[in-house]
Amino acid sequence: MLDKVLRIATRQSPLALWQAHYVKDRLMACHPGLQVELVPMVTRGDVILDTPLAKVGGKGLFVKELELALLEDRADIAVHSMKDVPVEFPPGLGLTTICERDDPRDAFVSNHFDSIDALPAGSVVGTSSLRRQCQLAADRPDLVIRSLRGNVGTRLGKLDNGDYDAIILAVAGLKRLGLEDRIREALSPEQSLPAVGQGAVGIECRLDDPHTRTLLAPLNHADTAVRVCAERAMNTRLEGGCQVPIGSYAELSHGEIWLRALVGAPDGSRMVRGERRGPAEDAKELGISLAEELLNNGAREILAEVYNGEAPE
Ligand SMILES: NCc1[nH]cc(CCC(=O)O)c1CC(=O)O
Repeated sequence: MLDKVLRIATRQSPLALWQAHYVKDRLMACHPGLQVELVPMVTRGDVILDTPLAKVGGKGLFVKELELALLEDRADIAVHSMKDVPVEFPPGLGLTTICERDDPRDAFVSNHFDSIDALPAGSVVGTSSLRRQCQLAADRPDLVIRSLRGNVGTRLGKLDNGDYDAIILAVAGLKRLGLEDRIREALSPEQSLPAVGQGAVGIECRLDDPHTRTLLAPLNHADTAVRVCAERAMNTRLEGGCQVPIGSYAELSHGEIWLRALVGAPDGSRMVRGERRGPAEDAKELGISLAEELLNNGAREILAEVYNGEAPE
């Protein structure tokens, strides 16, 4: 069975390529003799660069082309940042494997200031993530938050040009690209609750491909999978797309999950928070019940405003 080449569909951003190579190296280490090849692709998300993601149809833009390659048997697996994976999969495809999570926190990056607290009033901070924007604006309404898109390198370039006083990125992405020294301050979950799945790499494949699924099995990290399951269940129950600031972050210790979540208005003027603790086996139920609590505590109204009255029940 090892004579068959395993093909990885990947985007071509440096971060996506790092993740694809990471999975390739791990697969080859687990299965000596296995041949693995990268199938680089361009997605619509890579082409539409100037418009905030929330306005052009969201994160799905980055995965559709990869999924088509799987369905048409031009590739066997697709590697994703879990943060960018939509809640639903096309029939026949599924996310079978979640690798061990890296640092899930957001990072404060600046050439002149050591921390958010050190920013003077009126400083310009770049981020296009509504979740980051909402939490930053709630904490520091005196800052000016401006949109910032492009891959990690492009964003750092815009900071270095002087377009911004500081920007917020993910710690994990900077580490993967060898840019950890750009981090001035890693933001605690209290300061900036991470996005669903942030810091974890997931692998999607055809569900009716037992050969590939067997090869992937040793890459699955059970603790990470439980945490991301709770986070995603919360997000799925909210029916929160990427037009709403949503944070969802689970920790796991001695078999017990601690799930925290928030839903906010983009300008930070309102924020609904909640948390749940419970056994790992109940990851999904914890996520769902926390989402319901948030909906009843004001998240329903926030979602309704963003989606013109079509809020979840
Ligand atoms: N939205 C782009 C994206 N998708 C995943 C990461 C970082 C790595 C990760 O969270 O796994 C990033 C960059 C960023 O947010 O700074």
